[in-house]
Amino acid sequence: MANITFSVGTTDGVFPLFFFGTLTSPWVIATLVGGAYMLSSALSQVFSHKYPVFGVSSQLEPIMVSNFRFFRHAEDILNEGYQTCKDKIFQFRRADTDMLVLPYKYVEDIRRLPNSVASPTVAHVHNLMGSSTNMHIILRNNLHFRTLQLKLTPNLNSLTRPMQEEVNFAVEKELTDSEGICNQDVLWIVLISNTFAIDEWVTIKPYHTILDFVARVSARIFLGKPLCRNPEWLEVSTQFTENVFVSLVFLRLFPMWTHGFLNWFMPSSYKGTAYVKKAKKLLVPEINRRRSVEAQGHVVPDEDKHNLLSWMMEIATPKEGEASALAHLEVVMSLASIHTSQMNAVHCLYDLLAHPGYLEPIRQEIRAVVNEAGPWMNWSKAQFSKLRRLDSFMRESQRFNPPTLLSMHRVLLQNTKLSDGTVLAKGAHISMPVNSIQNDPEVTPEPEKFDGFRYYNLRQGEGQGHLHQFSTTQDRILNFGHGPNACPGRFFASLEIKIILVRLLMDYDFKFKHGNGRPANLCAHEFIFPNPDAEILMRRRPTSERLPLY
Ligand code: HEM
Repeated sequence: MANITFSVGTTDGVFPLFFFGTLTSPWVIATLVGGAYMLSSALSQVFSHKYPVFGVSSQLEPIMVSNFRFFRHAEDILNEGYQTCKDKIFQFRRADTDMLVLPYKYVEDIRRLPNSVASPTVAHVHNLMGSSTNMHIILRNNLHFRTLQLKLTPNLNSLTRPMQEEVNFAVEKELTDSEGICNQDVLWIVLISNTFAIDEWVTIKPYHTILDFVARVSARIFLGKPLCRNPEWLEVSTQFTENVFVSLVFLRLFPMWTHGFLNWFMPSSYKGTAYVKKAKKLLVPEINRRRSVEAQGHVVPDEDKHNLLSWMMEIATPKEGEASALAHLEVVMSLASIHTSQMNAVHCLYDLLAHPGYLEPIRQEIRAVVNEAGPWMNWSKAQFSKLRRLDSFMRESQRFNPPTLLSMHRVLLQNTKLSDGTVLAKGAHISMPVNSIQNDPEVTPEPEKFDGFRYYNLRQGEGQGHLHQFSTTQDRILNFGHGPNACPGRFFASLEIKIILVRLLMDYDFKFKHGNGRPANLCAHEFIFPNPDAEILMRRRPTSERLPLY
């Protein structure tokens, strides 16, 4: 290999400045680059140490190492920081930012800050690597947020029936034929009998089965019929998110400046972009069709009016209403809604199997509503609100398995003074350690105990009936955030999960395979996922015990 010579020209010819003998050029370059990286990493650590740092072994540790430790051990690092600092701010190092983690005494401060001072959207885009994952569109405006708050949530009552219809359709489609069921014996039974096959125990992967249910129900509400049953849309709405998370989990391992380059080599990045294009190809003609029906003064069918897409079209300003931007937003909404709700429902199912004593009281509660209100398809949103035990179980399951260990992310757009005089610098990325807070014995007594009816019992207290619900945010229960920026889809999520679980729990029995216990969750960075490959057994219940539908 060639020796390296740095030289300057002189009147005498070439004058060698350095001669590295046997050193080869790649080694020298690597050493220089590595040295510069270590030095800048160490300097940035020294200068950014205003708050105690957790998850680093020494001040001089390269960021990449601390970052990888957070990727593997986020929960331990955040718990250690929270328990050590409790009432004070601490930080941890990620390759993309030094994240400040605030104690819950600041929740009120944060919820009151206007978005022009502390932006949740900038923080979400940063956290989800928006420019590499097509999520940056939400920076353009808040149409997605407004549509959920002003249209979807107030209309939940009229959306209940379409959601139930879609669950019925999913049961027919997914659980009474071979699709979605990973057992060859079932396929065989279906082929010979063409009838309900799962009166015997069959194997399912709940992650996939429930993902399919949630995607179908969400699509019905996001797009209306018949587009909601379009297989291409169902693929886009589920696979876009999966690819975003693959990109995100991978990119987060490396410094920001490498992302543009790494993007070129990540199939998940190409796929994510391809799904956005596919969504535009499907939805732009539909948006134009709906606009032209209206422009021509034709009667718009209800199905075309009462869905998220039409509501977005209705309330968008002319600048916001460009068809391809609306299509892109629909994909982003799918990311915000489908996997979050699906994961919650899967965790509930696993927790019910792990704590089977809760199942019968929950079924009793469902039967009581049937006795009072009649068959399932007579139910409105109010009937689902009566399922207080199920609601409590969902909240406890979420406490044990939050989708993320951090919430209330904000990026500060200016220096910000908190109520006790603490000043946070412009540009800081702040968040709340939601999991550590809700597992603090001062917040949740005996936090290590899974008490499925914990919140049900709390709601029995005087004046507490409307509190402690799955969708209620509180200053120390932050899985949906808290305040004006709290998740605008949480009421929809609560109803959707209940509708799916009621039908599944009444019509099917479930059990772990071969005496297996609850499948362990998968953790990457601050995210927690149910194991996507875990299998359980499922069997249809006798007709007399199933939910009367009509
Ligand atoms: C169990 C399910 C869900 C969980 C745990 C969840 C959690 C969250 C959290 C923690 C936030 C951030 C709040 C903050 O910044 O303080 C958020 C924001 C949001 N969520 Fe949800 N969510 C869920 C379901 C949904 C659903 C079903 C939808 C849509 C129908 C939705 C749409 C959104 C949107 C649009 C935002 C705001 C993004 C922005 O600020 O631009 N979420 N959600």
